[in-house]
Amino acid sequence: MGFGTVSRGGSSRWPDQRLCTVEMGPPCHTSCLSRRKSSSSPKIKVDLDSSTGIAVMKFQSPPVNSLSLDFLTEFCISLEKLEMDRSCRGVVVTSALPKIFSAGLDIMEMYGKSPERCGEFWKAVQEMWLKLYGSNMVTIAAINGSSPAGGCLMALTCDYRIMAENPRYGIGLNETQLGIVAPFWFKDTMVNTVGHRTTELALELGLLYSAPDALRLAWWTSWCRRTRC
Ligand SMILES: CCCCCCCCCCCC/C=C/CC(=O)SCCNC(=O)CCNC(=O)[C@H](O)C(C)(C)COP(=O)(O)OP(=O)(O)OC[C@H]1O[C@@H](n2cnc3c(N)ncnc32)[C@H](O)[C@@H]1OP(=O)(O)O
Repeated sequence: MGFGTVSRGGSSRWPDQRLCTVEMGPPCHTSCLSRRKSSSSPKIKVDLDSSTGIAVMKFQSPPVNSLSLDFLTEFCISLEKLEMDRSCRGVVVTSALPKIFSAGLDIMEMYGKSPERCGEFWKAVQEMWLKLYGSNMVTIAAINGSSPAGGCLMALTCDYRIMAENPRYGIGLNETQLGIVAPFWFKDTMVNTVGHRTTELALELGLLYSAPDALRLAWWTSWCRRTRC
């Protein structure tokens, strides 16, 4: 499947290159509650605070938030709903599971499935990328756990990234280590963030980075010391 032109931003909801302050804690006051809209699908929970215009999308698909067809479909529907809500200006994607942001594409979707199912799955992966990359909202990945391969793609597709520091958490396009080649648009998304040379090295070796190493290579907008964002 080819790609059309992707518009990125371009609406008044997009603050050009400004850093975002993201309130990720519980509501500060009970009066805030009335301005919160929540929705939950089996694999993704969304909380939108209309007073700030910030939505938090939490992945809750144990054991590892793998990107299955169901997960990707729910993700696209949730993002579309937020996109249509004019009170929503930004969305934070993060994980409700301990230690894992997302394990990437669901391996079981790529094994022993019919060509039709494979096509549907691959289209959903591309759809996720197109919707996230082309979003008019400010998109932020709060990476509170490991994020290999497709999980890393999702984070790289956001406008900003914040990662929790924990030596056990790694992020990167490590497909080479798995004996597969990262699709060219995975690679391009990484090039956009960290440049050609770093991407070349990272993909050749299938590297997974810790938060401080990734920060050094300009992956991040920010990082935090708390293990849970
Ligand atoms: C064929 C379809 C498409 C056709 C056209 C396209 C053709 C091109 C295809 C090429 C695709 C190229 C792109 C690939 C991008 C990807 O994302 S590939 C997936 C890469 N991800 C991984 O390899 C992650 C592997 N997992 C881990 O490293 C670890 O599990 C973890 C660090 C995420 C977590 O570690 P830990 O906490 O120790 O948990 P585990 O015990 O390892 O795992 C728990 C549980 O989860 C299962 N699991 C892990 N990862 C995945 C996954 N990606 N998909 C599905 N399931 C996963 C793991 O098996 C365990 O299950 P059990 O408890 O044993 O049942």
